[in-house]
Amino acid sequence: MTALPRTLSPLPLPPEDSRCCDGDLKVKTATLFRTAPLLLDCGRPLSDVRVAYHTYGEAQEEATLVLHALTGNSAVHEWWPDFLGAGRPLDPTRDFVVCANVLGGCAGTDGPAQWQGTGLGDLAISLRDMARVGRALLEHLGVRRVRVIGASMGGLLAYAWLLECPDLVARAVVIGAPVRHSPWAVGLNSAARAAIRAAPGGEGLKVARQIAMLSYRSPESLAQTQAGQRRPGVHAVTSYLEYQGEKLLARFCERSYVALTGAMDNFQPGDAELAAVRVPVLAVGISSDVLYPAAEVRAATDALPNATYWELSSIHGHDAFLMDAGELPQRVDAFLRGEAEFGLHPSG
Ligand SMILES: CC(=O)SCCNC(=O)CCNC(=O)[C@H](O)C(C)(C)COP(=O)(O)OP(=O)(O)OC[C@H]1O[C@@H](n2cnc3c(N)ncnc32)[C@H](O)[C@@H]1OP(=O)(O)O
Ligand SMILES: N[C@@H](CCO)C(=O)O
Repeated sequence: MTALPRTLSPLPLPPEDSRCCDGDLKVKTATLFRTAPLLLDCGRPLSDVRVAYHTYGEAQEEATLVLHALTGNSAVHEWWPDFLGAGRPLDPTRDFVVCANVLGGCAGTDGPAQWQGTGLGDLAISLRDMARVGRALLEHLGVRRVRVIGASMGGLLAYAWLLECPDLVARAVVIGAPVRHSPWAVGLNSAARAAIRAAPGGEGLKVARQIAMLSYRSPESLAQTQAGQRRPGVHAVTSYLEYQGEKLLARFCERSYVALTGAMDNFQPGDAELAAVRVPVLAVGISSDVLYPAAEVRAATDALPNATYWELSSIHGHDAFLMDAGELPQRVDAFLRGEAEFGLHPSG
């Protein structure tokens, strides 16, 4: 695959060993809800919830909370190096940065793999449940106020935080996510879950990832990166999708996939709840996103009283926030710092 173009180098790269400065990049765990259970939106109680998380920087009462995407994890230093490090929006020399694997995930926090055989079965969880777990983690860490930043599922989760814990959130950055899951996005997830149900044990998850990958790229991106063949007689994009399916199967759990996509699909806040959110929000659309089209992301400025919009221009689709971030780190940094002028897109 050809290297992705970076139209703008975000910031001068600091020396490798200063990118994360607490010197401890190991995952930590906490067991929460020991004395009183978490009451899930589905009505079931959940006790002794184990949560895996990373922190970067010195502990402070004010933190930046990073909310990861569907198949992400708490190791921000592994998947968002453009955003984490000295001089970047998540700067451990200045900020206390926290990221936890979500409830229902499979990267250290309790999820369907732990609930199997316990009588809890395949619990239905919601994004608001995830926010409640996050609140308990912040209490555990002594954090009283957060700036939240999330992309994709993490962006939907940021909206859930604004609805569930508005008292804790000072400002929020939502990248490549709408205020509620659209029929189009629910449809894609429904097809993915149908594949898992039709072929449990691995093959279905691979097909689910192939479907999802098409929504994370764009026609122009695939034309640029996947034209022709890598193996004789096989379209490059076909082997690319097959490989991406294999890669996900090696690191993800099909039950978590079902649980988390269900939580995304059921996130359907009403207009009145959204209109009551007073916290400043930066909503970032991605020009070529076919999963959550930029216009849908921009609709946050109509739904919320204090939202601002900026658009990342990239041909690489939804995953551009990971692969082709361009100026996004600087824009996010300015917004998180509360700078009045953070350089709005002309359409913003
Ligand atoms: C805010 C958040 O929470 S984000 C959470 C972060 N998410 C994650 O960390 C998990 C999700 N990760 C991802 O989605 C991906 O890793 C991304 C988006 C970051 C990048 O995707 P990648 O798979 O690394 O890149 P890309 O799509 O360019 O594919 C490259 C791989 O496909 C292979 N490939 C490329 N073309 C082909 C082809 N035609 N046939 C077969 N293989 C191919 C490459 O050799 C490369 O293989 P490698 O991964 O073994 O090096
Ligand atoms: N590609 C990222 C974002 C998808 O929402 C992931 O797999 O988590």
